[in-house]
Amino acid sequence: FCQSIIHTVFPPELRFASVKIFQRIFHWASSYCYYDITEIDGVNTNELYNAVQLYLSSSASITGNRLSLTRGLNSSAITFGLTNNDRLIDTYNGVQVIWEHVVTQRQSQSFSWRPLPEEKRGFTLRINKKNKAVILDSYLNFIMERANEIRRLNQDRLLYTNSRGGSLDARGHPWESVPFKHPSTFDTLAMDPSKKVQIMSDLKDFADGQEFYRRTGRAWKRGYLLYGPPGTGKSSMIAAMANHLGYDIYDLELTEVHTNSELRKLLMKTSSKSIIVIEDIDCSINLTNRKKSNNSTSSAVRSPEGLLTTEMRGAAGEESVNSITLSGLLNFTDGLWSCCGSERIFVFTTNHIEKLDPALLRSGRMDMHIFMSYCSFDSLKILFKNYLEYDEGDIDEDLMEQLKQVIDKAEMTPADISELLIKNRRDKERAVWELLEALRTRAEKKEKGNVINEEEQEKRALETNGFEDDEMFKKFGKQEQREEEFSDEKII
Ligand SMILES: Nc1ncnc2c1ncn2[C@@H]1O[C@H](COP(=O)(O)OP(=O)(O)OP(=O)(O)O)[C@@H](O)[C@H]1O
Ligand SMILES: [Mg+2]
Repeated sequence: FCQSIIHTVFPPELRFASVKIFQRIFHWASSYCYYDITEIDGVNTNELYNAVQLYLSSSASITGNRLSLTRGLNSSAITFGLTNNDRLIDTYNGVQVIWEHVVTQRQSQSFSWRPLPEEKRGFTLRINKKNKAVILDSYLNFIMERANEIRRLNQDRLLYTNSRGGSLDARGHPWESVPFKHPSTFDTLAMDPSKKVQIMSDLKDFADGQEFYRRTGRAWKRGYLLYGPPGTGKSSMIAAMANHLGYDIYDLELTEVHTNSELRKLLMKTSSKSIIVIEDIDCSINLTNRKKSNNSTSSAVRSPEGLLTTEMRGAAGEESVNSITLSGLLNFTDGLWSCCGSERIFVFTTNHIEKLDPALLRSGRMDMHIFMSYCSFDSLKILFKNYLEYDEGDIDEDLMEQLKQVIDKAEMTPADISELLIKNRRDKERAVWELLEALRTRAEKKEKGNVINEEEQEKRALETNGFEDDEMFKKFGKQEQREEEFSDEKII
């Protein structure tokens, strides 16, 4: 109204100045002050916007009259939110504040480094001037804390992936996310119970250790290396960790990342209370190149820059060389940048720990090395409970004894045993008997394989007059045995 009066009364050259003066008078006379919290702050996503949205979605469900309801793809929860340009009253410490969700169309851009969303979204907080000091600091901190809590309590964890490489989406995120629904828990995980207790208490110490990490001057992060043959539960363990702690997972696909700085950017965009995973780390990085560069570099540990180069074969079969270096990866896990957030867990998995560089394995980077072994007798009992709902004592003692005798010799993975049990889960007795049969056959094959290997080694030793390195024979024998194992697994 005032603006239209100004337009008619004042000549064009005075209009701008008069609008400014009127605005000042209005703000001075008004008993309220206003704060805008925009979704995108310059080029980055505004964390406070997300927190306010989450916080209001919990109170909006109770008090709002007109709400927008959303349910994400695959999500189990319905989220309440303010509709466009709608308001909500919130009370904090007896003080009333008003939130408004403001959505406006963005003017079309002639040129931009990256596309921005078509809508400009933001929240406006209106508070009484006299409550300004009381409310601002503590209320906004309270909102941030509440939002974190809601996120943690919310059963839907998020699984992030960097399938676009390091490039950003319209909202400035390099990560894409989906709800994380893996049902694996420490209860369902088949492994040595004492190891399980050790890992769980380590995780608990970590999660409760804010004061400890602050006092000792250590970054609040921890690294776990999970290693062992395929199908022994490494990925299941990561899911169990995330479910146990209520953390999100960032699954980092190293082959999609091209440079160290891209890697750093990805790290900067991860949130606190999260698990950053690199699966099959030995496969993500070409270790053969390391040897080449090794020759040209005097010390591997002192000057690791350029030691590792990741090679990626393009769809056309061309080779494009990625420039992620071991140094980049080491800094990712333990450099200054790794501390840009807090309460973060790094988990690397591999089938071949011997292929990894010792610098990567040292404490501070990988604090705990967890060997995921073939199925043991204790693990088998957990699988029986999971798949057949058998408790201890439900299976005949004699049968259990026979299983116990053969399980370690058979070297079968929990994944293989699970498959057998799933197949026969409607006929539980048959499931156990078939498993015993399979374990026996497998143990026999292993034993035979070992005898053949030993005979072969002796024969070769005679042929080479014992000059050849014993280790070479062991390796050779083992390799053949591995190949046999794989072909065997396919048959099962
Ligand atoms: N220790 C285990 N406890 C319970 N289930 C397991 C375990 N190990 C394997 N499984 C079952 O086998 C399947 C494959 O396991 P998982 O993907 O965790 O193996 P992995 O060690 O990550 O294998 P890879 O090295 O090939 O990635 C899972 O779906 C899970 O059901
Ligand atoms: Mg896996």
